Parts: sequence; structure tokens; C-alpha cells
Amino acid sequence: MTKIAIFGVGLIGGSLALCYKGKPEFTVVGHSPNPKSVEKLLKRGVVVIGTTSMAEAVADADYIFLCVPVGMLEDYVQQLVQLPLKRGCIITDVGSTKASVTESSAKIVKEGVYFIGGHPMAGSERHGVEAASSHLFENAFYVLTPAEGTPQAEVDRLTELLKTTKAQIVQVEAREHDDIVGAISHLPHIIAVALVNQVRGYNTSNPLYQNLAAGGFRDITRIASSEPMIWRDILINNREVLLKLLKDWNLEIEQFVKLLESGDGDGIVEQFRLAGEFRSQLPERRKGMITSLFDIYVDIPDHPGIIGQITTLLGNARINLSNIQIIESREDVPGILRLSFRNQEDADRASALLGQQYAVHV
Ligand SMILES: NC(=O)c1ccc[n+]([C@@H]2O[C@H](COP(=O)([O-])OP(=O)(O)OC[C@H]3O[C@@H](n4cnc5c(N)ncnc54)[C@H](O)[C@@H]3O)[C@@H](O)[C@H]2O)c1
Ligand SMILES: O=C(O)C(=O)C[C@]1(C(=O)O)C=C[C@@H](O)C=C1
Repeated sequence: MTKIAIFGVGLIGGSLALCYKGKPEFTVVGHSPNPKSVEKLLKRGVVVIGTTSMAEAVADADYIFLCVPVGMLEDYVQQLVQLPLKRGCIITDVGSTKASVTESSAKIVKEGVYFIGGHPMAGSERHGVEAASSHLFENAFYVLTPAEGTPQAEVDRLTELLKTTKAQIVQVEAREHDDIVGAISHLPHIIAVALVNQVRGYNTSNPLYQNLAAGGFRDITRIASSEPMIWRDILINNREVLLKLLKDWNLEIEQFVKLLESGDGDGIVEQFRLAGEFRSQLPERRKGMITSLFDIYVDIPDHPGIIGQITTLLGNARINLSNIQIIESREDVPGILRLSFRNQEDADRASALLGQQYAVHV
């Protein structure tokens, strides 16, 4: 029997718990310092054993997952290493930044206990155990950042355990992780929040801003609704990387200012062309990655049951839909549905089929 202790059973911790739930070879224990939270976990059936006692949670545990906000990780490791831990126990975390926790933890773990940093590249703007899902990590990358000197056999053992999540496990050096994830996750969160707040400012004197905000604004700002405390910790922890990235961002924006000031249409076209080309070369959609390349758009009337009709048509033709999104939906105005497919053939077949009844844009 493999015992897994999870500290912080929220979106990520809860999703991990659900991955191992009901599998007879695993026992999962959920920990929260708050008895009401433990009660909620048990009631929702996310874990069958819950406790407010750290010592009880880690007693005999083979793996310990720290799924609390980044700012608390080092403190948790400090407390854990004071407790009697099973020989061979692997402590890992899921924090969105990796350098500080990897470097400090590797130094303090006792002999026979290992710390291996981890970060699943999947998530959502939602938070809390209510948003947890056993499918969250499927096909996503899951980064491990073992410190120098960590035996590869221990990394392999954790990799084996994580296979249950159906994620693709990769090893990256912790500082390189923070540089890259700073650019593709942390910077976009800052930009989304700044953009929403810019428009929020205009909206105070004219509510039409909010009302007219459609697909483009929604697409680029979904992550602005993320949990503030989680993101406070991530941004503060990775601030050196982010300050450099924001300087580069200012240069990108400055370039657009210059193109607009000089009315340089060719320059604008070139910027869009370069961006589109890079984006289209990204690998096929995975969770935690940019949207599918094989999208089609369907104009649909805004009435009840329409989405069911579309999905039924596709299902009957055995066309596999990987994502569906309403871009804009208002009464009496045609809605636009974005349907995403894993390959061009499915997108083409869907387009031909739906084109018999609806206006389809590719
Ligand atoms: N949200 C994402 O998309 C995402 C993706 C990958 C990794 N992460 C990382 O996962 C970790 C958890 O984030 P989440 O999105 O699951 O957030 P969450 O808010 O859903 O869960 C956080 C958990 O930590 C607990 N917690 C918060 N403050 C605490 C405290 N003071 N003492 C004890 N427990 C406390 C909460 O009760 C909750 O169970 C963070 O380190 C985050 O960086 C998040
Ligand atoms: O998809 C989202 O909503 C996310 O915010 C997920 C996301 C990301 O930026 O891609 C956010 C934080 C994580 O540490 C990993 C993944």
C-alpha cells in the first residue's frame, strides 16, 4: 500500500487526490489546519482520510505533496523535516515557481528523505476543492526540478507515481523553469490583469465598454479572474525574472507605439504575421498549452438546445470534438461558436457537415 499525504487540498491538491482516489493500491490523506475544511473534503469524498494534524498526515507516508500557495512552501518543508518521516519518503510540491523551494528544501531534508520540486502545467482561473478534477492533468506537461545530487532513481520513482495523472513528466532545471514559466504563464497573468483594469477604468464613465466586450477581450483576459493570493505569491517569488520580462514587454509595446505613430501598416502586418506563424507552429493542443490549431467558427441562433443539436450532429458522424466555446451570445443576434478539433481532417469534416445547416467560418 502506497500512502500519499496531500497538504492544501484545493484545485491542484484536490485534483491530485482525485487521480488516486478509489485505487486500492493507494491511501490518500488530506491535510488542512482548518477542521471545517477537513470536514468539507471528507463530505465531498475527495479523500477518505482527512486530518488537521501534520504528524498524523505524514506518519508512514511514501509521498508528501505540498499544494499550498507558493509563499508557504518553504515553511511547510521546515515543519515537515522536524517530524518523523518514513525512510525513502519523497516530499514534492506543485508550486508555480521552482528555484527557491528546490534550492532551500534540498539543503534541509534529512538523510533518507528526498525533496523533488514539481509543477503541473495545467490549471484554471478557478480555485478551491470545488474546482478539482481527476482529468486536470491529462496530457499536460508536469515539470520536475530535482536539485543537483538528487538520485535519479528517486526522480524515477516519483515519475512512476505521477503516471497515474496521465500527465507527461519532464525534467527541467529549476531556474530555467522559472525563466520560461515566467514568460509563458506569469507575464500573461500580469498582462491580463493590467488590461482588464485599464478597461475597468474607462468603464467607470461609460458602461458600454463592459457591454461590448466580446470574444477577443474574453479570450485574452480569462486568467485575470485567477485567485489573487495564489498569484501574489507567485509574482513576488519570481519577481526578478518578471521585472526583466516586463522591461522586454515595454519594448514590444513601444514598438507598436512607433508603428502607429508612423502609420507603418507593413510593420503592423509583419508583427501579426510573425506572431501567427510562431503560434501555428506550437504543438498540437495539450492541456496547459495554447488553444488548438484546428478551429472552426459556426454562426448559430441564440436559442435553447442549439449546442446540443450541434454536438449531436458531430457525435452521430463520429467526429471527435476537443473543445467548444461560445464566443458571443446575445438575444436575437447570431452567436458564434468556436469548435476545436485535434486534426485538420476532423475540422474539415465538421465544417462540411455543419455547413449544410449553418454558416461556418474556417
Ligand atoms: N491554479 C493553477 O492554475 C495552478 C497550476 C499549477 C500549480 N499551481 C500551484 O498550486 C498551488 C495551489 O494552488 P491552487 O490553484 O490549487 O489554489 P487553491 O486556492 O485552490 O488551493 C490552495 C490550498 O491551500 C490551502 N491554503 C491556503 N492558505 C493556507 C494556509 N494559510 N494554511 C494552510 N493551507 C492553506 C487552501 O485551503 C487550499 O486547500 C500553488 O502553489 C500554485 O502556485 C496552481
Ligand atoms: O489555464 C489556466 O487558467 C492557468 O492559469 C494555468 C497555468 C498557466 O498559466 O498556464 C497557471 C498557473 C500554473 O502554474 C500553470 C498553469
